[in-house]
Amino acid sequence: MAPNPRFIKAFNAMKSLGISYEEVKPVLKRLLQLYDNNWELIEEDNYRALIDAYFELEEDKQAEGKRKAPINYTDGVRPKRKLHLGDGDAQVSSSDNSRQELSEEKTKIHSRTFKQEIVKPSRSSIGDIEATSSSQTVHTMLSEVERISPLPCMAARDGKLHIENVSAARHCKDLIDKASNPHMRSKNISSNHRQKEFMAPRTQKHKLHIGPVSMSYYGSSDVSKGNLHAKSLSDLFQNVHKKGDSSACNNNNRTQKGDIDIASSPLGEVKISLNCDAALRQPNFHIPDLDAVMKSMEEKYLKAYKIVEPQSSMVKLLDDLCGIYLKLGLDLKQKGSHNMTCLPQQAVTVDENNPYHFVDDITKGSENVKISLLDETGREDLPKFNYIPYNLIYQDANVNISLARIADEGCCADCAGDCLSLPFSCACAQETGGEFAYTPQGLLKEDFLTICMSMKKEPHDHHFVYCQECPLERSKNDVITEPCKGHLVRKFIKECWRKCGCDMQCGNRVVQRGIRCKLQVFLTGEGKGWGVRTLEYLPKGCFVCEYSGEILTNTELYERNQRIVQSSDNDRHTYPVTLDADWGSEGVLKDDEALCLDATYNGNVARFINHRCSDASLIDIPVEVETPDRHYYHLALFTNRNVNAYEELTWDYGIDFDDHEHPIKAFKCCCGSALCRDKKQKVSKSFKGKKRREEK
Ligand SMILES: C[S@@+](CC[C@H](N)C(=O)[O-])C[C@H]1O[C@@H](n2cnc3c(N)ncnc32)[C@H](O)[C@@H]1O
Repeated sequence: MAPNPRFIKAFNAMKSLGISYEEVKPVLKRLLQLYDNNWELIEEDNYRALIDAYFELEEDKQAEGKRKAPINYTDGVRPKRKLHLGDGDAQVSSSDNSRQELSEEKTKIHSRTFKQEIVKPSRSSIGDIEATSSSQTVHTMLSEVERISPLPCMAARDGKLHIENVSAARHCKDLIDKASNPHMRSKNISSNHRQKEFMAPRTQKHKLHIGPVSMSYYGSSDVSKGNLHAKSLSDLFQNVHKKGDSSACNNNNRTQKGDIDIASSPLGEVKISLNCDAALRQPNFHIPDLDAVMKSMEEKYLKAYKIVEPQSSMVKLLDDLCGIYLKLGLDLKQKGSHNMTCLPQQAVTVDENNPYHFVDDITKGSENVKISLLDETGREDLPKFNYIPYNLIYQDANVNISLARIADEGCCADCAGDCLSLPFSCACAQETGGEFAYTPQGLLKEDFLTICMSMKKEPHDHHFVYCQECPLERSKNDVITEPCKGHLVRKFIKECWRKCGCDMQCGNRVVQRGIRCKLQVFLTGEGKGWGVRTLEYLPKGCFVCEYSGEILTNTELYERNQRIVQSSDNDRHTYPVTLDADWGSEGVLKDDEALCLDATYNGNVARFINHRCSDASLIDIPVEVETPDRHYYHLALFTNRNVNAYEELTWDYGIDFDDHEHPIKAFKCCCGSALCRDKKQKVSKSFKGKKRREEK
């Protein structure tokens, strides 16, 4: 008889974790018995139950050398139909299904395992934990996060929740034990065992489950052991993230799978996220405020364990966990827990022999997410500028933001909650033809993006207007003002704002909620200076950041540029953007109404985004938020295709490389695109190529 393909699949899955057929067979048989041959329960979550059971067995063997079975099912007698709920146990209804039973079974098994591990509480952060106490401390810490995070109502009603998955917790415990006891690590952990640990999670995701909530931590099984500095950091990152990178454009740090990232190593290689299983959770579950979760944890955990270090926080603790995971995964020596994780704001050099510059967060905490900076050469001077997350008026710009200017028809005062969930589009969608520009997932709609991209690629196929008296020409102060060269009439997104009745999480408020994806400023090494890359996969239409800077009048910009040209510091500056997307709709613009954004001295991460001719990965789109008056608007950058983790993000500045009169002297373009418009570069490249061929 042909073998059951489900057996084969299970064995193959376990084999890929380095666990042999002989080892798996008895465990699988036992589980099948226990689950009444319900394969679905075994196959669920990539054979989680089987993996857990197997590791249970291993642990039991190691711990006591006595117990022979992974799960002592008391002679096949099934556990009672009651969940152990800790304080105020509650009876589970007899109609509970097999999932409930499984949960019950696991609960029992795991609470037993963890009770064995309980030792006296420890005192300090992970790096300081003694080998004996670490498992309890870390385990308690992790489970507490999960306990609080599901929901206050659940905690109140159901009492304590119990850990379902032990293998991840043990994995974590091992890491911490090893971190705090190098001797034990070198003595006890064979390379074979270690390989299992780091190879086992092919998905590179380790999970700790409590009730419906799971905590995952991701790591890099692809990072070959050895010295972090011996490899190019970017190679390393690329390797880590190309495989199995499932994270996507974050919304509230949420991955596409709905996990919420709560901590990560500084560069995002390892991260911890929380997920509440929709199938298991209570119907009235809502995602709690993460800050409140952390605060609760700090109060409960840090106080309970008498951790008095002023800097201690839950986030730091979890970040440390990621850092340690990464370090041990890379086989780096433990030099105290601070090198990788608790980086100060200023640049730090990690290794004297191969220094590199790393800044943990260039935003100084002003954005939703940290934005790091990395110079692998350690030779580049750090950029000097002031980080501002929002546009600020430099001096003369006339930006009039007032509620009175927003007409009743220009907002959706009668809406509530999320405008995107309404059966009809509200007033704010009028601008985009009665349809919102965003999808419920927070991405730009395909149709809208396609039109914007076509305008960018072939502007002359679209509508241009010519000013009677162009502010750009006027600001040059020439004796004769040149005629207007024309301005493309661009598509706008209009977001809901303060006068609207919807809430901040409304799907028509994307740009105003700020940066959500993980970005890094890095030294490109291609003659372009610093650039920006994403540390995670970004789907097409994802909001990345807006171009923030000082709001200047064109006259102010012109004067500023004259000063820059006269100074020696004119070789690499940011590229100001003219806010001319709606210049044609009015008569003659006054000086203080013809505005632009300049991020040279004050700006956000967008000031580091380099130019790429024609096939850049980002597109800039004008966004109306606070004022219907389109002299001033936001310029938001969205992905115009899927972008892989560690790809540089680029944007077509729209430079005319032949315009020698432009106030900003165009740089020699090194974008590398086959569609590069800089003819000088093309000529010099083909000249060099020819010379090389001749020399040969
Ligand atoms: C907005 S900034 C980008 C960040 C800049 N690379 C830096 O190091 O600060 C624009 C400047 O970067 C450089 N740059 C941007 N794109 C470039 C490209 N494709 N080729 C060469 N230089 C580029 C130019 O010096 C330009 O003035």
